[in-house]
Amino acid sequence: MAMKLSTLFLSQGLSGLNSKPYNGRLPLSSSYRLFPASCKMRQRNLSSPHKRQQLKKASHEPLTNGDFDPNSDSASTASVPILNQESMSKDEVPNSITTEHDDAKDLSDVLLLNQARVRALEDLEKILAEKESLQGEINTLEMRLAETDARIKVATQEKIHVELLGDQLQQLRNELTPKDSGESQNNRLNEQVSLPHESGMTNLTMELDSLRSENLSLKNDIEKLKQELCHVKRTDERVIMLEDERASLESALKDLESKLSVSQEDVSKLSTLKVEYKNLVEKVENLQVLLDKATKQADQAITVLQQNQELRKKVDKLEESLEEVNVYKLSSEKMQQYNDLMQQKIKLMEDRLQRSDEDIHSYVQLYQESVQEFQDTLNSLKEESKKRALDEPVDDMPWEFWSRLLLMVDGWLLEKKISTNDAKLLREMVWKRDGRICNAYMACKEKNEREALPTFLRLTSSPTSPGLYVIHIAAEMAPVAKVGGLGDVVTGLSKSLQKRGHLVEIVLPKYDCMQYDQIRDLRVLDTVVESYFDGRLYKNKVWVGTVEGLPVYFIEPLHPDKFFWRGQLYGEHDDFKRFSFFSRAALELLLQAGKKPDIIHCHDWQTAFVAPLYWDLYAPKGLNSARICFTCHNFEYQGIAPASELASCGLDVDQLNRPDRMQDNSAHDRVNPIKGAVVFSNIVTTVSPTYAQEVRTAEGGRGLHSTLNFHSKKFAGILNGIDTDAWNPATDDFLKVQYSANDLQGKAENKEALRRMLRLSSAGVRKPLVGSITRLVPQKGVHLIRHAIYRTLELGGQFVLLGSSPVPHIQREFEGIASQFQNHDDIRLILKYDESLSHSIYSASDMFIIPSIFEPCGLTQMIAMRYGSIPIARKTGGLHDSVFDVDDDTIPLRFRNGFTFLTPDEQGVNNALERAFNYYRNNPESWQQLVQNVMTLDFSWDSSASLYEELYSKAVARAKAAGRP
Ligand SMILES: Nc1ncnc2c1ncn2[C@@H]1O[C@H](COP(=O)(O)OP(=O)(O)O)[C@@H](O)[C@H]1O
Repeated sequence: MAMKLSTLFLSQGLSGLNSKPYNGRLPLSSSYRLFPASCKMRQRNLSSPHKRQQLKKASHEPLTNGDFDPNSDSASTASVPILNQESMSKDEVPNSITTEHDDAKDLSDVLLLNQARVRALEDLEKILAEKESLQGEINTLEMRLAETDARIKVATQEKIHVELLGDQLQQLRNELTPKDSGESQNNRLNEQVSLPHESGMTNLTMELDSLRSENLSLKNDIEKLKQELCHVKRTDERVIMLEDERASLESALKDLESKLSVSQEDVSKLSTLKVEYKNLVEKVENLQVLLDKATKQADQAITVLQQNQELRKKVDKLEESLEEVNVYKLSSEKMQQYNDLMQQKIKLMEDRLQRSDEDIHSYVQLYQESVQEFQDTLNSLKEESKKRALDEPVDDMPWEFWSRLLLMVDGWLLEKKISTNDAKLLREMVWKRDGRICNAYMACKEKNEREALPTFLRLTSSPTSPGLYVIHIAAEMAPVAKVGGLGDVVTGLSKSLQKRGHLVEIVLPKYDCMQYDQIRDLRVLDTVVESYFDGRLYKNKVWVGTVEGLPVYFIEPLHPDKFFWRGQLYGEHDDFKRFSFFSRAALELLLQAGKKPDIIHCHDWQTAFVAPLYWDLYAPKGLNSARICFTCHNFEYQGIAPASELASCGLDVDQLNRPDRMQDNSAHDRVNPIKGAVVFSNIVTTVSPTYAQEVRTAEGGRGLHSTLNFHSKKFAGILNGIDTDAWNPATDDFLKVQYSANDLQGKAENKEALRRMLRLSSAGVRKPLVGSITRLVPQKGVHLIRHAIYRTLELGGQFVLLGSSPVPHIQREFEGIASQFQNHDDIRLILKYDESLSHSIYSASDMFIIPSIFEPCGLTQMIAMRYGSIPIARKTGGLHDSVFDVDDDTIPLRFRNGFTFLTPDEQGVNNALERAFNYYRNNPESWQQLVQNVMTLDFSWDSSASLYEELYSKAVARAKAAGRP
């Protein structure tokens, strides 16, 4: 019976489980801990393995529909690629191009969702297991209850039986009671009958009691079971809740999927935009080709023009001879014939001249038309893109970017670095996602806060003050007319000032030996400027063109001495005459063009005449809006000449050859153009702070220290920058392979390419290559350069020198060394000026040596660093301000960038060179880190240009305050 009941209960328990079959839907929940970990039923095991398998199978089913597998460890990761492909939806910005940031957000949403699903599935499994074991326990208890019931029934029947026996006994007693005499017998009989009956009763009562107590405990158990059943009920309710949650998560997933499809549409829109952009680029390229063609035609026109001129000369000569012929004409019949012949020839020539004139005209017209066409299209493209950039908010930056910007602006306001008004304007720009503030941020990304602030503040400055009008008058400008650093500075500083919103123009001599292919739209103006020299007026042709995006005026003097028709920039016997002429002609041009610059900036002794000429002659004539800034790039070259020579350009010798004006400090009959510029300029600068200190000492000042000390208030040293657009290994077209700090493989390839090109040995990739690019003049420490060549060889490195010397004996000496190493595996000397090769050497070399005796600024160390070549430099002037020794503990680690030495002798060179070689060989990883560091240092013109800007603005403000024009 008991067995049957237990079987019955067991089957009921299982069918109870079966009555709620698992339907294959996976409940999801965000609350993962539905059951306490201490749930006691977990220990008991009455679950059916078969059922569990069924459950598992059911829970796997959705996987086959491409859903998520909670049992797989790799489930979450396995789903990632699928999500990556599809998770481009963007729920925040409908109808706009999805950003990577949104993609990442969606991706993380879906991942979270999936993780929640996995956890919910795990919980569900646990719940089901708990439910099963609970069910099992109920079954056991029900079985026990049934057994107890059966036993109670038996006991009850036995009790009834005993009671019956009791009644019969009582009856027997009653029958025996009437006979008193027989009482004792009765009692004995009673004792005999009741003894077995009494003991049976006691047993029964005890059994009954035990059954009662068992019954009670069973009741308690039943009570407990009821409570647990309640638990199960609640669990079921939770399961239902989980299912609901799962349904809602599924609908969220669907939502995300629909958003994903929207974003995919956006992506397709983006690719259409890209195609449009490509088309535009192609158009611009076509226009470029058109322009190149037109330029070629113009070149042809110029050639024809030159031929024309030659023809004209021939015609002139013929005319001269015709005149001569005319003298003899009357006396000779033959002569008459000859004359006729000549006339015919002249006619012929004139016809040809006429034709070529027409040709030129049509070429020029064609050229001008195509230039115009190009300009128009370019302008409209620029306008269009400008409009787009300014009007439309920048959509392709993540919100995080704008928020960061906003916080940055707020930070500046709170730290009192900007005014409330500026902060308000900047905040508004961020709010509108204005392209200008985005550009400003991009431009300042790698700058520190002090450098970045002026860029942002310029955005808020009033549009009524667009900037300063600066005109440079100089003898050099890179890359068209460059001998050394001066050319780089004029271009680099001008470009940077232009970028900062100033109007910058440059006036240069029109040398015959310029890099004409670097000038765009060169044309001669249909006018001449007459300027005074040596007691009369000379005509000057004025050419205009753009160089590196800067407007440049080229002055071509029509002087019989052909001042700039010499095949070189400097080094002529009449340099004083040439450049004093040019200085005056340049000011004449500004005057006649009615220009009103704020600043006229002249450079070095060649254009130092501008300062006294301006104040003595041109300000009185009306060219009086400007302050004069003079920069001396090297005090070694002062252009000293006999005082009388000053008169040629119209300056008053008596007035100027005085100790407080232009008179040279060591020769009273000579004038010093540099001294004149120091005296007559409003601002005087040189090219590094250390050099500015050095030239104020007797050893460094080259005779001008007293003048500089006297004018120290207007004298400052500003470290030059480099043109980081022109000197950029990531975009440099001269390089075989472009590269950057993050990808140095290209640098290694350039090294290999240079070795091949110069026929150097390629054995040993880790053989250090030392470079040197320099004018070979005593200032540069030529004897130390020579020593470094031999020492490098001894140390097992390679050495490449690119340089030339204006000093004949130095040039000869180096030619000797060059031929000594002509076919050497590790040494090569190239004794010429070669811009393209210089780029290759900067990129290929591991180290770069600059052992200067003095160095006003020096650009090569900065260029070398930009190309990942570690400088080995003597601590002097600008080198002292830009190269900091790797082993110098007084310098913060992040600023250390090279190897330096103080004493300009062989020992100094040896020490620095050996330390560099050891570092390179023994710490390749640190070396690579050093290379990457120096490549990211900021040597751009930005900070230096802002210092110039400051000096300019102060000078202009002072003039305004003093009521000057
Ligand atoms: N032989 C050469 N070929 C090409 N570029 C050269 C040569 N010599 C010097 N340069 C370039 O001239 C500039 C030198 O500037 P800098 O270091 O200031 O010296 P400096 O102005 O005294 O000559 C650098 O741009 C350097 O690359």
